[in-house]
Amino acid sequence: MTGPRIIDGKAVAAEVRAEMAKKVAAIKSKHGQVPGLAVVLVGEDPASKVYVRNKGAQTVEVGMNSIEHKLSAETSQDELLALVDTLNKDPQVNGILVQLPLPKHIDAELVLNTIDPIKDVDGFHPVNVGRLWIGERALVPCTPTGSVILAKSVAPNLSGMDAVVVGRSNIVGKPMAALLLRENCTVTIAHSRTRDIENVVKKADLVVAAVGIPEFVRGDWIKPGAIVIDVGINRIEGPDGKGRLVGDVNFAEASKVAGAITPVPGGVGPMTIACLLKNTVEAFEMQTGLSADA
Ligand SMILES: NC(=O)C1=CN([C@@H]2O[C@H](COP(=O)(O)OP(=O)(O)OC[C@H]3O[C@@H](n4cnc5c(N)ncnc54)[C@H](OP(=O)(O)O)[C@@H]3O)[C@@H](O)[C@H]2O)C=CC1
Ligand SMILES: Nc1nc(=O)c2c([nH]1)NC[C@@H]1CN(c3ccc(C(=O)N[C@@H](CCC(=O)O)C(=O)O)cc3)C=[N+]21
Ligand SMILES: [Mg+2]
Repeated sequence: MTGPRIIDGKAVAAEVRAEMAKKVAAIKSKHGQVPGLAVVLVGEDPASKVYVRNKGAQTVEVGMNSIEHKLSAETSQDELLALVDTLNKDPQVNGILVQLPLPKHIDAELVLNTIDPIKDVDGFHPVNVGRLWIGERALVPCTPTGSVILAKSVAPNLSGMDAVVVGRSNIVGKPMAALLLRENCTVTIAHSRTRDIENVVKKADLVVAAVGIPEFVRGDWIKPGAIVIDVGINRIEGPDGKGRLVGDVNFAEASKVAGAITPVPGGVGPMTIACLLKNTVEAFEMQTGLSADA
């Protein structure tokens, strides 16, 4: 018997970035402009700092402008809203990402709703959420977009599959369900109130885990041969006392049963950043009417 296919998110993400680098170069030579991405970080969350650093480095690597705003944890809501407003008006800024979570004294929903939808490269603004669900051109959340690309890298046609998304957050679970519906899957969304969740998951040809609990999905919940996309990023302490990253799926167990599975790290995470760059190029094209081809 052959083992499961380990889906290499790092490699697929590198392909997406290479494609973006080509597009950005073409835009630059044709139009003399490059897309710009602004990332706003409030506070000192160490994990957020790592992501923001990675985003900035990869933005520059594909030839785009990276604008980083690092604000103290004491920044007021009004100051943050004023910054978003400035970025909304800045023609050099095509994409705006405000890193979550925000400090408790700031109303995250209000901040996200203040980002101009055409610059909302996270796809979190209600206008983009609505457009996604009704099938209009939208900026679509990066993690679900990356997850679909990874699933299609092993099964190009997802049509008719039973898909189960575990988790119903606005940033992962719900947009994931919308994208899988668009791929013609039969979609079930499971969450903390779902009864008999293991048997719900067991029916799935495609499982997406976005729960936030380390190794929550067990091997015996997986239908043999299923595709498993693990969105979870959990830092836990290993037996050696060192920090280690695990997903929301028990990889050791599930990889014995699945047909294909994403690892953590090296699965969905790198795709999230690659899709952010893709959205920034798309936002630039929508805002300027310019493109790589014309
Ligand atoms: N790879 C990447 O790029 C990204 C990774 N992540 C990771 O993905 C994971 C999910 O993130 P996010 O969506 O923001 O998390 P949230 O905490 O916002 O949502 C978690 C969801 O899981 C559900 N849930 C919690 N406990 C259970 C349970 N016991 N049984 C079934 N469902 C449960 C919750 O249900 P209910 O609604 O009922 O409370 C909720 O819908 C995290 O590990 C996060 O770090 C997130 C973003 C990007
Ligand atoms: N407005 C906003 N948009 C986001 O998209 C957003 C956010 N806020 N807040 C936090 C989450 C989390 N997130 C990740 C991005 C990259 C990796 C990533 O690159 N992971 C690598 C390595 C991670 C590591 O080594 O620490 C991997 O899984 O291989 C992970 C997680 C984006 N998020
Ligand atoms: Mg959350």
